[in-house]
Formats: sequence, C-alpha cells, structure tokens
Amino acid sequence: MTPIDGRAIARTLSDTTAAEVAALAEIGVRVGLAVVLLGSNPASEVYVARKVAESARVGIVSFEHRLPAATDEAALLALIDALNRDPAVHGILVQLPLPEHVEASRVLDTIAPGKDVDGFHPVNVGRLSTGTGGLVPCTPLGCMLLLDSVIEDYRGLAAVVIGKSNIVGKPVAMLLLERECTVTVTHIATRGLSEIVRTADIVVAAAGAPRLVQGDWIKPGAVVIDVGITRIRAGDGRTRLVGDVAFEQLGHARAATPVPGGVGPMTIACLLANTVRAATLARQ
Ligand SMILES: Nc1nc2c(c(=O)[nH]1)N[C@@H](CN(C=O)c1ccc(C(=O)N[C@@H](CCC(=O)O)C(=O)O)cc1)CN2
Repeated sequence: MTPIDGRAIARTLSDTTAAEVAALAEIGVRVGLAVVLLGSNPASEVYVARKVAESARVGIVSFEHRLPAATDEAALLALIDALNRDPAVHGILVQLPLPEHVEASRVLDTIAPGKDVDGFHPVNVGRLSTGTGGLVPCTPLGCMLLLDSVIEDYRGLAAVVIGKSNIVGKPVAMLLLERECTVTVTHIATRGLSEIVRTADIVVAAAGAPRLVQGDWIKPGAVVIDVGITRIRAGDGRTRLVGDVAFEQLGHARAATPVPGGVGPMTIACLLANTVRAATLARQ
C-alpha cells in the first residue's frame, strides 16, 4: 500500500498558489482573505492561526476578525455585509463550528457567493451539483487532489462515501459523480455498511467515527481517503489524532491517506487556492 502524503501535496499546491498570488500582484491585485472567528474554541483557534500563517507564506493579505463568543448574530451579519462590500477582500471565511446562539446557515448564506471561499453558500452548492463551476468546499476539493495523485481514469469506478455532511460527504459525492464514478453515499445508520464498502474501488470515510472502517472492509487494490480527525485520549494519558479508518490494517489497499498528514493539510492549501480563484473570477 502506498501512503498518500497530504503534507507534500499540500505544499506543492501552496507553492503554485504563491506563484499565482505573485502574478496577480504584478498587475496590481493584492489578494485578500478575511478570517472570522467567534469565541475561543481551542481547535478553531489553531486552525485560524494556521490559515493566517499560511496566507502570509503565500503572500495573501489576511484580515482577522476575532469576536467574543457572545457576539450576536446581527453583529456578525453586519460584519459579513461590510466584508462583502470591501474590494480589498476577495475571500471570506467564517470558522466553524459557530456558537449555538448563532444560526450557521443564516451566516453562510450572507457571504457573497463570489467571496465564499469555503464553498458553503447555496449558490456554490447548486453550482457543484449541476457541474457549472463555482467555488468548491476545501476538504472535498483536497480529497479529489489526493485521489488525482494515484488515479488517472475514474470512469466507472465504484466509489463509496461514508458520511452525509454538507461540508464533506455530499460535496465529495458530487465531485466523484462528476468524474463518472458510480457513487454510493452511506452513513452511520446505513444497514450492511461493511458489505457496501467492500464493493468500492474508492472509499472516502467522513463519518467522524474513530476506526469505524476495518481492514477487512476494504477490497484489495482500493484507494482509501480518510477524512476523519478525532482527538482521543491514549492509554498513557496523552492525546492523539485518529481517523475513521484502521490505517495499519490497509496493507492490501492500493493507496491510503494517514491521519494526521493526509486530508487535513489539504483543507488549508485548498482554501488559499480558492481565494486566488475568487480574486481571479472577480476580475472577469
Ligand atoms: N469554515 C470552516 N470551518 C471548518 C473547516 C472548513 O473547511 N471551513 N474544516 C474543519 C477544520 N479545519 C479547517 O478549518 C481543519 C482541520 C484539520 C486540519 C489539519 O491540517 N489537520 C492535521 C492535524 C492537525 C492537528 O495536529 O491538530 C492533519 O490532519 O494532518 C486543517 C484544517 C472544521 N471547521
């Protein structure tokens, strides 16, 4: 089995993004990304800090908006409205999850579709499902770039997606369908899940269920993408990250992503690539 190195592929993508940012700067466009964080969820703090640091590394200007957890929805919507109208901002990202008193769908629906670098706005969701362009959510886009590193011809391959979230499961299913895979979307309540997964040439596990997928669920020669990232407490009292797949049992697979170091790093690299794409589309 070949491990798919998400860190290396993300680095290559970010290098390409940096070159595109530099080319836009040559013609007077300074690519800008607004990053909005409500509250102090420790994981969100880490991801936002990495998004800001990676933006700087590729030359994207970031505008950080850190708001108290108690910020009311109206104030957040007013900020997004201002960012929608700000010509220096090409992409807007609202870090999820949001505190419970804020209706996430209302917030995401307020972001201008052309600046929606997370690809969560209904217009971009609709464009993805009709194959008519738009900005594609970062983690699903990252999954496809990882698959592209090992698969040339997708036509007719059986793909099984585990997980039906709006952020990963549904969009990745659309992207696989676009490549003419035969796609089955399953989830934690699917009956006979292991038998269905055993039919797959491509498995995308995005259920958020640590080590759900065992080695004997995987057909020999299949490619496995593990989107799950759960922090668990190990026997020694320390914490570690585990995926949805028992990676060490995948000797008979063709290729698979580890956790950490697989899909995760692609999410931020794709965010930066989407921001450049938004800046480019805004000029057309
Ligand atoms: N607005 C958004 N919110 C959230 C998204 C998103 O795409 N848009 N995704 C996740 C969190 N996320 C980015 O925001 C993210 C998750 C994981 C990683 C990553 O690189 N993981 C590493 C391990 C990192 C660690 O050590 O903790 C890996 O898998 O190797 C990057 C970004 C939810 N919110």
